[in-house]
Amino acid sequence: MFLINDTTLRDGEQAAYVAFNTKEKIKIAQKLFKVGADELEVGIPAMGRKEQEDIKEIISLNLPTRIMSWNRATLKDLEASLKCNLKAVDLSIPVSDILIDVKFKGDKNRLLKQLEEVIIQAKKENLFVCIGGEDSSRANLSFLKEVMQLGNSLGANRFRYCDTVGILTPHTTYENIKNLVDLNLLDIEMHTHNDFGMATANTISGFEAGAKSANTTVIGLGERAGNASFEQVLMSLKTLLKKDVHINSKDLKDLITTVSKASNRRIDTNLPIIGKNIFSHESGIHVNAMIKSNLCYEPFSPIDVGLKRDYPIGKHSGTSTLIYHLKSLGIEANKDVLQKLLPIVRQIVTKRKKVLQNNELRELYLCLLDI
Ligand SMILES: CC(=O)SCCNC(=O)CCNC(=O)[C@H](O)C(C)(C)COP(=O)(O)OP(=O)(O)OC[C@H]1O[C@@H](n2cnc3c(N)ncnc32)[C@H](O)[C@@H]1OP(=O)(O)O
Ligand SMILES: O=C(O)CCC(=O)C(=O)O
Repeated sequence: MFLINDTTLRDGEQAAYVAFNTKEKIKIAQKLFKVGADELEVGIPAMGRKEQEDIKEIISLNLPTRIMSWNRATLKDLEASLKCNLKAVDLSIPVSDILIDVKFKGDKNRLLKQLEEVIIQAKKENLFVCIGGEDSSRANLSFLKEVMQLGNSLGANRFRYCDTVGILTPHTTYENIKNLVDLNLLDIEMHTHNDFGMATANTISGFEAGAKSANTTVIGLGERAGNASFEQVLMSLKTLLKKDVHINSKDLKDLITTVSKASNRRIDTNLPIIGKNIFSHESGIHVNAMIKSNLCYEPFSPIDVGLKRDYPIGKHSGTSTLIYHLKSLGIEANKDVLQKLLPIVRQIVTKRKKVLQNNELRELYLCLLDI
C-alpha cells in the first residue's frame, strides 16, 4: 500500500508569494480528499492563532483521513498542535551536519535529547508521530540510523526522508531508501524537492525501494522549485506502478483549478498530467499513427484526466492531419493538392505563429483545387 500524504496546505503554501485564506484551505482539503489523498498535512500550529483556527476548521470537516501538522521538534510547537486537537504530528529535526551546525551549533546530543523529549510527550498524548528528517539527503547514513533507532525505541510511527534541497537522482534515491528500509526500524515517507526537476521521479524511486508514503503538493507547489506533484505521483502510481488508484477526472480538474487560483499560479500548457496541450498532436508522423491507434503516442488516455485530444494544423503537420480535418468538414481531399498545400500551411503558421483553423484550411484547399 502506497499512501499519499499531501502537503499542499503546508509545504505548498510555503512557496514564495503564496498565501491561502481559510475558505481556500477548506476547499483544497475537501477536494484533495475527494481526488484520493490518503492523508493531509494542513499547516504549522506554531505560526499562531489564525493558523490554529484554520487547522481546527479543517479538522471539523471530519474527513475520514489522517490530518497532520508540521512542527519543529520542540515542546512549544507540540503544545500548539495539541491545542488544535490534532491526532498526528510531524516532528521535524535537522539531520545533516550543515543544518545541525546552524540550528544546533553542531550539538547532536542536544538534538537527540530534544527529539526524545518531544516524542515521549507526543506519544503520551497518543499521537501518530512522524519524525521529519530535514535534509536527510545530505545526512550521514549512520546518523539517520541513530535517529530512526531512537524513534523506533520511543514508539514513533514513521520517518520522513527529506531531500530538502532536491539534490537526489532516482538512482541515489533508490540506494538511500533501500538502505533505510533494510534497517527495518520505521516506515519511510518520501519528501522530495524539484530543484533539478526530479521530485516526482525521486518519489517514485523511493516507493520502488520500499517507502510506504510520500508527501506531494498539487501542481508541485512548494519551496523554491516546489515538491513532487500530487497529480504526477497519483497518475504514476496508477499507470506506471499499476496500483489500484481511482481518479475521478472531473474532481482532479476541480482541484487543480482551485489550487491554481488560490496560489495565483497559471498551469503551463505542457505541464505533465494536466497541461491543456499535452494531448495535442501536431507532428504528421504521430498523427498518421494516432489515427490508426491511440496507443501509439499517448501513455494514458486524456479521458483519465479530463482533457481532450486534438490534431492542430501546424508547421509539422503532414497530409494525414489535413485529410482528418477536411473529412470532418465533408471534403474527401485530393492527395496531390494536399502535397502542394503543406508548404503553404508551414509558411503561414511560421509567419503568424498560430495554427490554422478548419475553415482556413478549407478555404486554402478549395483555392488550390481551383487552380
Ligand atoms: C524545510 C522546511 O520546510 S521547514 C518548515 C519551514 N516553514 C516555515 O518556516 C513557515 C512558518 N514559519 C513561521 O511562521 C515562523 O518561522 C515560526 C513561527 C515557525 C518561527 O518564527 P520565529 O520564532 O520568529 O523564528 P524564526 O523563523 O526567525 O527562526 C526559526 C527558529 O527555529 C529554529 N529551528 C528551525 N528548525 C528547527 C527544528 N527542526 N527544531 C528546533 N528548532 C528549529 C531555528 O534555529 C530558529 O531558532 P533561533 O531563533 O534560535 O535562531
Ligand atoms: O521535516 C519535515 O517534515 C519536512 C521538512 C521539509 O519541508 C523539507 O525538508 O523540505
